Amino acid sequence: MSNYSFPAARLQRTLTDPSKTPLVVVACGSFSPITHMHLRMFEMAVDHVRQNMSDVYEVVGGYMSPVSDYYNKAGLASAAHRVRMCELACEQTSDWLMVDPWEAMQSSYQPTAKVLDHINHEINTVLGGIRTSPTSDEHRPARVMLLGGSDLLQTMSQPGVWSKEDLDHILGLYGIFVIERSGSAVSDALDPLREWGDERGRDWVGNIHIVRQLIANDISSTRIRQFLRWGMSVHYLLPNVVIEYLREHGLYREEAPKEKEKGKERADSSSAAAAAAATSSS
Ligand SMILES: Nc1ncnc2c1ncn2[C@@H]1O[C@H](COP(=O)(O)OP(=O)(O)OP(=O)(O)O)[C@@H](O)[C@H]1O
Ligand SMILES: O=C(O)c1ccc[n+]([C@@H]2O[C@H](COP(=O)([O-])O)[C@@H](O)[C@H]2O)c1
Repeated sequence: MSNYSFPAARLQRTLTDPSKTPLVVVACGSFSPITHMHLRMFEMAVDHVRQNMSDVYEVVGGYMSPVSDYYNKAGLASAAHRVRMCELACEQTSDWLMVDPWEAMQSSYQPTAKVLDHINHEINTVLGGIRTSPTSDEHRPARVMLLGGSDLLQTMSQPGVWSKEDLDHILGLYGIFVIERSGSAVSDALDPLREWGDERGRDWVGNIHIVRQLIANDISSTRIRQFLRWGMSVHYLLPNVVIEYLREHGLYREEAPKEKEKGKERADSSSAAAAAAATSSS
């Protein structure tokens, strides 16, 4: 890891309101490829903080952490490509979002709790926290919170996916912003967690902040990969700089072997490909 340095150039190092707790939002995922919705999730979290929690928090940073090549999921581009696409998207479309390549650079899969611990350590121990005002030397620890869709929250109550210890760590210590996503009802995702949280005497649900999608946006990376394989347009679904990168490197043109085996995807692809073929022949 000698070539690693924590990206902090866009981290707001001083609070604008000295009474607030600095807040850093972190999204973990495969980002294969990054879409407009991944970027928009952060804006939605900021709006949620401004509208509901502005008496407590000031958002000072936002990080994406792409998973490494050791994540067992079919059809992903290499971590190097995914990190670079996220970096290009953040550089070209945002003035505050950053990409932390630490997780992607590890030589084994890192659970999300470890990724949050890493970012927490870099900001609050290595950098010493966030300055409370330009005229003071006082520093305050930033609160780190996870950001994800309601499908991610849903996996948290699926047996065998997350360890109870990690859920306790993530939901108890850090907290999560959950962007509602069609197909993953928030109440279905919350109910089992509520039971488990109570069972252990912890208030997990108090640390789960639900963000409603007032304009529904159902972009998914799986769909983008399918469109690319079928030679369909992905314009206006992801930043142009990412589309350019995909073209340059010829990414997602072939179906990954494991993806071929997935029945659901085959069913989806045959109906959508038929629709695409019908459109192009009409
Ligand atoms: N359209 C969306 N609405 C809400 N959350 C989203 C949306 N797209 C992605 N997310 C969230 O962003 C995070 C990272 O996304 P991820 O890389 O898994 O994208 P994805 O589109 O779900 O990917 P894939 O289709 O490959 O599973 C996850 O927590 C996911 O729930
Ligand atoms: O830490 C865990 O136990 C854990 C269990 C399931 C999923 N995650 C993380 O959740 C993210 C899911 O991304 P994706 O693309 O598979 O939807 C990814 O960053 C995983 O590392 C993490």
